[in-house]
Amino acid sequence: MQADADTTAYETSVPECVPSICDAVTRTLDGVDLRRLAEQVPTPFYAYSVQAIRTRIASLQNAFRGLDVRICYAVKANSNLAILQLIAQHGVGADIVSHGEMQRSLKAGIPAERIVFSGVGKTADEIDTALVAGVWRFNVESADELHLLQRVAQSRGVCARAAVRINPDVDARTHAKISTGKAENKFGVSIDEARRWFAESASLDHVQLDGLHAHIGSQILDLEPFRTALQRVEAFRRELVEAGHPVASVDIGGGLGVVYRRGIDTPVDIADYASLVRETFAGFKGTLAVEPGRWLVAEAGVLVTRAIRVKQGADRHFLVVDAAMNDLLRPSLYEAWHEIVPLHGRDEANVAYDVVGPVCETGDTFAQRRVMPRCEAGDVLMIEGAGAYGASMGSTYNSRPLPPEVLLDDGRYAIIRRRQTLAEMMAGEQFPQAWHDT
Ligand SMILES: Cc1ncc(COP(=O)(O)O)c(C=O)c1O
Ligand SMILES: N[C@@H](CCCC[NH3+])C(=O)O
Repeated sequence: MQADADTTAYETSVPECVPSICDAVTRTLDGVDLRRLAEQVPTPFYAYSVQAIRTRIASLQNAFRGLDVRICYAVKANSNLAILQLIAQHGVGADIVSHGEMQRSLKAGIPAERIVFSGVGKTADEIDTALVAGVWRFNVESADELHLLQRVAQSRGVCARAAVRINPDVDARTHAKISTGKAENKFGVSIDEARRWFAESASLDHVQLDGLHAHIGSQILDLEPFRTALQRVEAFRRELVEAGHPVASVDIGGGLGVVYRRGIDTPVDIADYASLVRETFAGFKGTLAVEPGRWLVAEAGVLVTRAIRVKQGADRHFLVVDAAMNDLLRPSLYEAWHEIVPLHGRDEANVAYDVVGPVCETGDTFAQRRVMPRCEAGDVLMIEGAGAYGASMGSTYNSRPLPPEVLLDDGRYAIIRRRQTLAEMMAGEQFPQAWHDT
């Protein structure tokens, strides 16, 4: 294959000055040589740096030091039990959106009293099991859910702690599919509606409605939307207190963005974010909660893949790798950028590749016309920024088993999910045993 002489029309290569999470010379992540790892673990696989996650947790805890704040990790970002255990070991709680996420969190050692339950579609069964488990709070997203919570709590003879999820109608300036705080989004309720809930809360004798919650979206790279949303929440809190409704907790959600495109993405500085929270809620004497997902784990993880072949198209060089959209959906779903770094270490000329997987969809594309050193079959590459919403959004589409996940810590590795077997993938399916009339 010819190297492209002029790549200016193509996607730019990674600026040299911006370091990768993986050491550029040794190709190690958390002291583990990824190429050697790829000889021991079948590709594609996810690898996560314990050190990187610990550093993020510590940064967040430091930024909020002195405040009464509970960090509740958004489990959906990466729900592997080992990741949740790491989270639990640092005293971090969980933000869950399903019974499954609750079970995982409890199993990993996150105490129920550090769990908040969000989501627009909680069922009666989910509410019931969460009440029995004793979760800290329900972030309630509709009047119907509020009344369901009352009924379920009544039937259990308990009182449920609840916060109303406010939809502050703020544009988070992120991808439309992951924006959650605009009036047209399905999440939360307007301040007008929340005001009515508090006015009528005395009639709900099995719900203690004394919390506020807001989460305006994900991968937010700008402090201003947070400022606007939090100011609206705080103004409403003051109004409630004046009206005689004490507010014990304010949960400010997650949403902090990370670097996917090195040298281009400029995330909010965590100290600035914490200062904003301190200033906005300076007059609040209750408990704050924050629900970061992506920020804690995204940049700690890579998807390691191997080139299957190089294919020459009519006007494209296709680099076909063994990872696919079922393993990492973000590029297909959001046209998300992820850095792709060949780890072969050879001094090769640059080529503009369409990096594609084996799945039978044109959307199974990780990058188009991405400029990178020439690769050949068998080369190992890493796809960066894969620690959040990677494995947790995986599927078995095209009957591809779920990939392994590996934890890296100071030169050693541990398998935290082995590759799914074909038998496991087909488990639960059966040929019709009997036909039933409804
Ligand atoms: C209610 C809630 N909290 C927290 C999060 C975590 O978001 P992020 O991973 O962007 O921090 C989400 C997902 O956007 C969410 O829906
Ligand atoms: N899955 C999304 C984030 C969704 C956030 C959940 N509310 C992503 O990969 O960016």
